[in-house]
Amino acid sequence: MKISDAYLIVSSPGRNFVTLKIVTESGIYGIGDATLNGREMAVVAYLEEHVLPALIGRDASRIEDIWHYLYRGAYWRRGPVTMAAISAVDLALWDIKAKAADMPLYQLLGGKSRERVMTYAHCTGRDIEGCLDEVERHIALGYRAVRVQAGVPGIATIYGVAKREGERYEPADAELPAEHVWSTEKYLNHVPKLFAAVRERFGDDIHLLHDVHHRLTPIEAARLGKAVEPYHLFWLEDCVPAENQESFRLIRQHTTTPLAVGEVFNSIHDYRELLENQWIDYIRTPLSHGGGITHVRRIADLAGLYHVRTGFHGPTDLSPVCLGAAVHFDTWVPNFGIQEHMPHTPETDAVFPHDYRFEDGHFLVGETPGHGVDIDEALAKQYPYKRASLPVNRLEDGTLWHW
Ligand SMILES: O=C(O)[C@H](O)[C@@H](O)[C@H](O)[C@H](O)CO
Ligand SMILES: [Mg+2]
Repeated sequence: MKISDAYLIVSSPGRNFVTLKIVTESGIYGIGDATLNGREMAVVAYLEEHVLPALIGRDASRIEDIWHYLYRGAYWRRGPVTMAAISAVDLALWDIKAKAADMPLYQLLGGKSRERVMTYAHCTGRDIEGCLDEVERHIALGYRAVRVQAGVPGIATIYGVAKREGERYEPADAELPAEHVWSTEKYLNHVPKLFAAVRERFGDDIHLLHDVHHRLTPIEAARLGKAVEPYHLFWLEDCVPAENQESFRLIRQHTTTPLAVGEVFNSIHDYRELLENQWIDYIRTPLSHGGGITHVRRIADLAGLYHVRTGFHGPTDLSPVCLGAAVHFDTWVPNFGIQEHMPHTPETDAVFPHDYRFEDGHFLVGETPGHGVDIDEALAKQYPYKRASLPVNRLEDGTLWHW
């Protein structure tokens, strides 16, 4: 099964996506997601200049060998751009292998470990009341788990909260980075009130999640984890920047609130101390950033040794290709926890026909051979790329802070 062609489709049906198509001499093709939000064209250059020409003529069935060729062979290992490029190739090759075997991808991975995949939705409000309304709406849609984020009095724009009620939240919202202002003190005083209100109105059964988006120091994260313990969160996500894995030792000493980390990680090495010391509870790296199925399943296996489960990143800036492959992975992986779900726009869904289904708060995997997601190339061409950037964040005195 020699690779005869490999090319990218860059399209912006509401937001930018980079999609890789690998075609084999047999006519079977595979699709991979190469989207790195706000840095899309860096991955395009990496793939077009350094990867795609080297794929032509290779045997598409040698997924493992091609992975190491791209990882070890580059000499410059790891990093989000390199790993997003490798991920796209890997996802496309697994798609090809499953199509050639005439099997849905989850079968090739080892078959079903569960019937359906629990998801969590984003509930955001300008204030606590607005957020509670969103929780009510999502419970009515069938969700068993919701991530709650609300505006904080005294902070004008806050991460994860849509600019206007009822609108979608979009991180890459300007051509050049917008500037936000952040106050840790105001935030820390407010968040426990939000969770108290949610539990009081909706009771104990709904799973509650929260994303701190890397904004605290370890001791502040420890304080927040303790403060929300009475509301028994499913997880507290990215409570500190995680380059220094050792930070989690301190947080863990102080709180039983479960911790999720890793949407910006791209390698098993980013996790090693966190897992071996049992400092975290959920891994977040998506298939399209963590080296594809070949590498992320190694991370999931290592995590499993320490009772750590998966909770893959699933915002709208990962394409339906990544989400579709994730639904197969989630259906198979023994230590599954939850899958993030931010619904794509109808324009995006039309560009990427797919067979995964959402029902009653869960994803159901499809039976189409491969990962079950395709791209309508003619339609994709109607949505040209537009530069879009994630914001930056400053403290009230102007210091550039973590976003
Ligand atoms: O947990 C999440 O879903 C994330 O934090 C996203 O909202 C990211 O900010 C976004 O994917 C950046 O591109
Ligand atoms: Mg996050």
